[in-house]
Amino acid sequence: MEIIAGVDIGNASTEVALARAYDGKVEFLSSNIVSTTGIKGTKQNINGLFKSITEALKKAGLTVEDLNKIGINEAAPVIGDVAMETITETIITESTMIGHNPSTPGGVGIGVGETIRIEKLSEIKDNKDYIVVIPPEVSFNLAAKIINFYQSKVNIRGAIVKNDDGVLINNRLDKKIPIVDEVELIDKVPIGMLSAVEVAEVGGTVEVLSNPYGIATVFNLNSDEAKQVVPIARALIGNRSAVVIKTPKGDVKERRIPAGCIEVISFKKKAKINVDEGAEMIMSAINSIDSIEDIKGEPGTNAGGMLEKVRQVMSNLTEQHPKAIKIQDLLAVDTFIPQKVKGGLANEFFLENAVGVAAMVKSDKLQMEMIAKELSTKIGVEVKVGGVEADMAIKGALTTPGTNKPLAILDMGAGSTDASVIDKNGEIKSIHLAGAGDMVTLLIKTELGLEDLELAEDIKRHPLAKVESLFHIRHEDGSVEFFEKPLKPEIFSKVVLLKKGGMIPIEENLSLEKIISVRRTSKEKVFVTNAIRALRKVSPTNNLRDIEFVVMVGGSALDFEIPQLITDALSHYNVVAGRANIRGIEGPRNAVATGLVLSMVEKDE
Ligand SMILES: Nc1ncnc2c1ncn2[C@@H]1O[C@H](COP(=O)(O)OP(=O)(O)OP(=O)(O)O)[C@@H](O)[C@H]1O
Ligand SMILES: [Mg+2]
Repeated sequence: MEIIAGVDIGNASTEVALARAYDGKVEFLSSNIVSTTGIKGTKQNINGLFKSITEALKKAGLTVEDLNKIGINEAAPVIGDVAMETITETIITESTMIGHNPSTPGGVGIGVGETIRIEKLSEIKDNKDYIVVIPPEVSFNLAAKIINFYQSKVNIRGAIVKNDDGVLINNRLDKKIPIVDEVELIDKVPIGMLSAVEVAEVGGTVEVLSNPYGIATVFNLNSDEAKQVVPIARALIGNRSAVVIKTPKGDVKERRIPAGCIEVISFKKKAKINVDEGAEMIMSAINSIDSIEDIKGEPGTNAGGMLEKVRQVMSNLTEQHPKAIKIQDLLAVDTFIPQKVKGGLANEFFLENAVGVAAMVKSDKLQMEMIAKELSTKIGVEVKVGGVEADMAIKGALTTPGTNKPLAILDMGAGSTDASVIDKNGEIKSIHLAGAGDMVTLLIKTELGLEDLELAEDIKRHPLAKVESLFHIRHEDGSVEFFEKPLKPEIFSKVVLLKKGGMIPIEENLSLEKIISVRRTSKEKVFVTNAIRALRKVSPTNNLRDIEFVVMVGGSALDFEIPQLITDALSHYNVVAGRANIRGIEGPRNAVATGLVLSMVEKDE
C-alpha cells in the first residue's frame, strides 16, 4: 500500500489529490487547493506546492512521513504575460470639446452661437446668436434673471455652466435653451468662438454632435474638415449632452503610433501580420501555422515591446537567456481602452481601439525537474514529473459519473485553455492554448476603465442587480426580488454585485447594461474563440463535428455563464457539452491532480 499525491501547478491555483493505492486500486482520501506562488513553472511554485500537500495530508489525518510518492504536472507551459497596447493614439488638438454626462443638464435641443461670458452681454451691439458661459460665482438665480433680461435684445441659444445648475437655471427661464453644466474647466472655454450646445431628452443621447456630418452642418465644414472631426463625434456617442467649440487654428490631428508586426515562425513557414489589422487577422495567421516554434514582435514597436517583455520576465525567473525562451501560442483579442481626450474640458474619455494579447511560453522539462528535485529534498519524498497537463485532465475527467471513451475535454484555467480527446483505444491527443480566465478579467478591467483588478474579477464572477427601491431589486434578467426589511440606504439606486456575503455596490459610474455587455463579450472573445480553436486542433479530422461530447473542467468552468456560452457555441456543430464532476464530488475542479494519481498507479502496475 502506498500514499500518493497528484499535484497540479496552475497559473492561478495549485491543486492536490491525495490517494491510497493498493493492488492496482485507488482510494481517494482528500483534495486541496491553494493559490499558486510565483509564476507557473518556476521555482517559486515550491512554497504553494508544500502548503497544498501538507493541507491535503492534514485533511486525511496524515503527515508528510506517511507520503510515499508525489506526481507533478509537466506544468511549465507558462503564460508569460497578458499585455494590452493601443493601436492608434488620437490627439484632438485646438478644437475644444466638452462631451460629458452631467447627471442633470438643462433644457433640450441644439443651440449654435458665439461664446460670450455672461457678464459681457451688456456690451453687445450686434444681433448675432450667442452661447453664454456662466462662471461659478454667478448664482443660478442671477444667471436666469440676466438671460431672461437679454433674451429680448440678443439671441441666446444655449449656455455652458460650471456649477451643477443646469436644471435650476432652466426652470427659471422664459425661453428654454439647452444648458450643459458641471463643466470643470470653465475658464478654458474659448470666448468669441462659434460653438454648439446639445442636450438630449431624459434617457436619450445627443444626435447632431455625435455624428461627423452633424458637426459639419453646424460649423459649415468641407469634406476634409468633416473627416477630421470623426474622433470628436465618436467621443460624444452615447452622451446626453455635449458642446463642440470651433477654434480658428485647425481642428484635429491624428497621430498613429506604429503598432508593429507580429511574426509567427515554424520550421517550414513564417507568417507576418500587422497588429493594426486587428485580432481576427492575427488569429488567422496563428491558426494557419501548425507547430509554432516561436512568435516574435517587431523591435521598437508596441508589438515588439509586448512580446519581448514576456521573454524578459521568463528569462529572469528561470535564469535562461531570453533567446532560449520560445513563445508557443498567442491569443489576440480586439478590445477598447478608454482614453482621456486631449483638449477636453470636463475630463472626457473616448474609446480607443486596442489589441489585447495573452502569450504562452513553451514548457521546459528542465525547470520542472529542478522543481521536483528541490521539493523532494525539502520533504524527503520521491517527486516525479508526471504527464502532460491536458492528458492528465482527461484521465481525471473520465471519473465524472456517466462519462466514457471516446471523450473530449476542455480545461479552462486562468492562463490557458487546454483540450484533449481520448479515443476508444485510449489514445490521447492534446493541445495547450494561451488565454483563459485571467484574460477575461483583464479585458473587463480595461474596457470598463477600472483601477482595481479585484473588482474586475468580482464583476466576472457574480451577477448584477439594480437596487430600485429600499425594498426591491431588479435582477439582470429583469425579474424583481422583494425584501421584507429595508435595504441599506447606501446602495439605493446603485448597481450591485450579488455576492454570497451580500450586495456590493459598484461605485463606478457604469450602467448595468454596459457592465453586462462588456462582461459577456469578454468571456466570448476569450473562451468561445479558444474552445473552438482548441477542439478543432485535437479533433482527429480537424473538424469539430467529429467530436460528440465535451466535458468542461478547470476553475473557469465554475463560471455562471461561460459553460453556457460554450455550450451554445458548440451546439452549432452538434457537439454536446457539459460540466465535469470529478470523482462524483469535486465538480469541475481537481481533474489534472486526479489524473496524475491515476496515471501513477497505472504505471506501477
Ligand atoms: N466561481 C468562479 N466563477 C468564475 N470564474 C472562476 C471561479 N472560480 C475560479 N474562477 C476562475 O478560474 C480561473 C482559475 O482556474 P484554475 O484554478 O483551473 O486555473 P489554473 O489551473 O491555475 O490555471 P492554468 O490551467 O491556466 O495553469 C481564474 O481565472 C478564476 O478567475
Ligand atoms: Mg489548470
